[in-house]
Amino acid sequence: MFSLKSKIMGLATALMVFAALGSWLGYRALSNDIVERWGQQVAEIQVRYDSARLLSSLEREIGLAKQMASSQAIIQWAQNPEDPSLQEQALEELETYRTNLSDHNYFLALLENRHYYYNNANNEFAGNQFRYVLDPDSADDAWFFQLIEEGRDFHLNVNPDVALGVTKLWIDVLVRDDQGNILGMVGTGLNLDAFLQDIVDIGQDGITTLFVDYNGAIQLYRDRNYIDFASIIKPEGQKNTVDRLFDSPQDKQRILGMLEMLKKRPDTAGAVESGFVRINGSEHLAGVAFLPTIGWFEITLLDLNTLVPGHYLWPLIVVFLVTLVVALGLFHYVIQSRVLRPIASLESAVEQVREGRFELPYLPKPDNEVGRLADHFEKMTDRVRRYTGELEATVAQRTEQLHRQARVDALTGLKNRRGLDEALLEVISRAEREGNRYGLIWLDIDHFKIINDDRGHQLGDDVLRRVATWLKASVRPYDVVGRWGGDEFLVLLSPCDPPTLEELAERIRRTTEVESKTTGVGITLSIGAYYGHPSESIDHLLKQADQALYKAKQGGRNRVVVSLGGLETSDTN
Ligand SMILES: Nc1nc2c(ncn2[C@@H]2O[C@H](COP(=O)(O)OP(=O)(O)OP(=O)(O)O)[C@@H](O)[C@H]2O)c(=O)[nH]1
Repeated sequence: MFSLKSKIMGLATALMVFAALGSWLGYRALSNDIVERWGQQVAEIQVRYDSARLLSSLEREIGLAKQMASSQAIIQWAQNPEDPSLQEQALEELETYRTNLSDHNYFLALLENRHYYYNNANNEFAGNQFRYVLDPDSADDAWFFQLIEEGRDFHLNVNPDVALGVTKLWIDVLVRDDQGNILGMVGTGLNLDAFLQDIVDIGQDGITTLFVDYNGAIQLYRDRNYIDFASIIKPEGQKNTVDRLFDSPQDKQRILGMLEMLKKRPDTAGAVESGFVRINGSEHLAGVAFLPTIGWFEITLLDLNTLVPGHYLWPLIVVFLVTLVVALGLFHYVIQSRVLRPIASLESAVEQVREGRFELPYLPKPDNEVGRLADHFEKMTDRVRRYTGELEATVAQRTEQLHRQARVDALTGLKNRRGLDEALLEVISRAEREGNRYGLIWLDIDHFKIINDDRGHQLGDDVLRRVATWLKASVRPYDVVGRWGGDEFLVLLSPCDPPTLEELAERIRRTTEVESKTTGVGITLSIGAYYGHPSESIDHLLKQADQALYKAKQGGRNRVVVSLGGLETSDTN
């Protein structure tokens, strides 16, 4: 069984943990909401920022590439590739562009003879810009034929140039004549490493930027292994699409869904979609924007574990634990001092009262139900203690009364027969102890029956009461006087000697005779007295006195017969 204290503390802890759990869940829901709103805004800002950076880097290059494509010198040469003067003019113009392009390189591919021209920042191929002939059967050259086939006027392509030994972000622009017929392709390549460093390796912890093409194939990403090089020539399904980054199929679907949605929306320029995704087990917020100028998507991934690390919660947890401990401590203190300790004191007080000990120890009385209960109990105990005391006193009084009544003759107030028996035992044992002798006087009213019969029972009672009074008056204070029954009385004299015994018996007889005459009812007494030995039994003693009385009656009444144990004296009136 658990104590009240452990139950209360257990319940309090459970309630606090329950409340804390509720608060925690509420906090989590709220903080997730805040993080989501905040993250969406950050993602949108980041997407716009990154897009702007990319576009600002590219726009000038794209503009120059488009100018090259519309250059009359180049168009004319593309129409007549074999014309050396047109070639000279065109290459001259291309060289002018090379100095203006940021990576100082260009390429020109002519459709008619599939000749590919190139010069780089080092002017390595000056006078020797013709590099090779594009081969429709070569995988390395497939990009050219694919773009021509698709007729896409502008295209960005991340592609290694095996022949030149470089990997670049290529800006490809179709060269067309006035009728729109495709004549070739011109463009420039940007150093991918420098570009990646500038745009996607921004070194912001927890923020990853990547660019994917119209089909979701990764084009710019800090991890080169994910970049879908030469994406243009790969069939669908073999491309390194962005969904490869995400853990769950749902996230993959969602991101691809976002791309589709942004493509369809008429206001896609500047629109941003965002949502939570998991990458390598950690939660990210992804923001996606479409860049119509280049036909790519920009995706920003915010790593929430890095941006909002778990240890941010530690102070909160510490505050919670400290609050919990302090709250439990306070609760324990209050419950202990205001409920449990008073109850424990009350319990031991109740136990004490149950055992009949009414003197209560100090009972703490807090200002609450327990305090009032202790107060009531204290008052109740006090009342019970008083009542019990009064009851005990009454019982003792009554017992004493009964005790006395059992030994006192109701009519005369003298000892009755039981009282006389006790007195006899006491006298005998004292005599034995002290070696004293004692005397026993047995007396009987002469012809008492006649008084009763002639003058009434009431008067008989009066006579009995008067005899009692005279007897008391005749003996010493320490002598015992009792009514044996009817009209017979006993007097015990201890210590005693024969002359005293005789003298007292005679005094009794005479007093009664003389005094009774003054009452109008004269009476006489017959008295037998016996001088007892310490070793004699009560029966023997009474028998001896009775015999002496009998002799006094026989002797004519109104006389005293004293037996000294063998010797006998008689006294007449
Ligand atoms: N009024 C009254 N009478 C009592 C009481 N107790 C006994 N008696 C009467 O006392 C009388 C005692 O008579 P006995 O002792 O037998 O004879 P007696 O008349 O005294 O004659 P002797 O003893 O032979 O002198 C009886 O009539 C009893 O009824 C009592 O308490 N009150």
